[in-house]
Amino acid sequence: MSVIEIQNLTRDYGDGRGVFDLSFSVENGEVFGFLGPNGAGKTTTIRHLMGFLQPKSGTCSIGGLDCWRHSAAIQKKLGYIPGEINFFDDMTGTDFLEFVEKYRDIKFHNRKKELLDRFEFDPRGKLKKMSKGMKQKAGIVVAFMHDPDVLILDEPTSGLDPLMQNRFIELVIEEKTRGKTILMSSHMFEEVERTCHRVGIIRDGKLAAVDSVDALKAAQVKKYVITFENSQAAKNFANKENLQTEVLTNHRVVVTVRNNIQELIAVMNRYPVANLSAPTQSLEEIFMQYYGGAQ
Ligand SMILES: Nc1ncnc2c1ncn2[C@@H]1O[C@H](COP(=O)(O)OP(=O)(O)OP(=O)(O)O)[C@@H](O)[C@H]1O
Repeated sequence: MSVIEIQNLTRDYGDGRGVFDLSFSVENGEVFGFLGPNGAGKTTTIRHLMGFLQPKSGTCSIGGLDCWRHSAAIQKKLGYIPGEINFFDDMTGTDFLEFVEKYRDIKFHNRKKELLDRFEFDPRGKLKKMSKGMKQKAGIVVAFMHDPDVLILDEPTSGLDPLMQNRFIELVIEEKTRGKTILMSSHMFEEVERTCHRVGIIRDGKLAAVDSVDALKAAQVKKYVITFENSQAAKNFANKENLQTEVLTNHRVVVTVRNNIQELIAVMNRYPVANLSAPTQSLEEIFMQYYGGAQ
């Protein structure tokens, strides 16, 4: 059963910007990654789901309720992390959390405490004095503290350090196990790979693909940087072996691997290798490979 439904959503800002005839759905208990480069239309889509924008054409619904007509009811129940967090800056974090608790009619505070501990967030300072990362933590606590069944998260880890990013991923995995329905926009492939069942890729406001994470991973091309002990070895490796290579410096070669990792290991065994690294590919690089040329 679909919980989040977007059908033929269009909002044209001119010059090819906006979202165009977008349709996809997120099933009950599904974690759905919403990916795309800057300006692709992720936030615009999410703002329609939150009922902040009225569709020019098409419809959005959550739990069977139209997102525009029933925005107040939806916003009260849902967990939401906005892409850009702008709080009432004069409040302290503590005041703000209490304000939201009243709005949501939250009677028990265990979950809030657990989230504050988990993210090592001390809410006592003024929001306006908080760093981007701290505001992000406040946003996470607000989104999860009423234990919502549906969560919409717009780049939820932006501004968090790697330790906290990891804690966030663990939280999403727990919520996934508990059957929550989550739509999460992201630039981070690792975050999506570890948490999502399916992924929708948006490009220029249009849905380029919807696929399972496994299918996306299978199509991923990996690049390794090999540092050799001497330049002659690097040269021989790059010129003589039947692998897709590119020389970076005298000693370093990049090799592109599809399904032939065993072959690479066997070849490397014959060379004096000083170091091997696998630079993380940006999500954009991965889907440029995945959808190469298919504009
Ligand atoms: N109110 C607006 N008026 C005009 N253009 C807009 C408006 N809001 C967004 N846009 C444009 O629509 C496009 C999609 O923007 P959107 O914020 O949805 O992208 P995004 O995928 O969330 O990007 P990012 O990852 O950078 O947050 C961009 O080109 C943006 O400049």
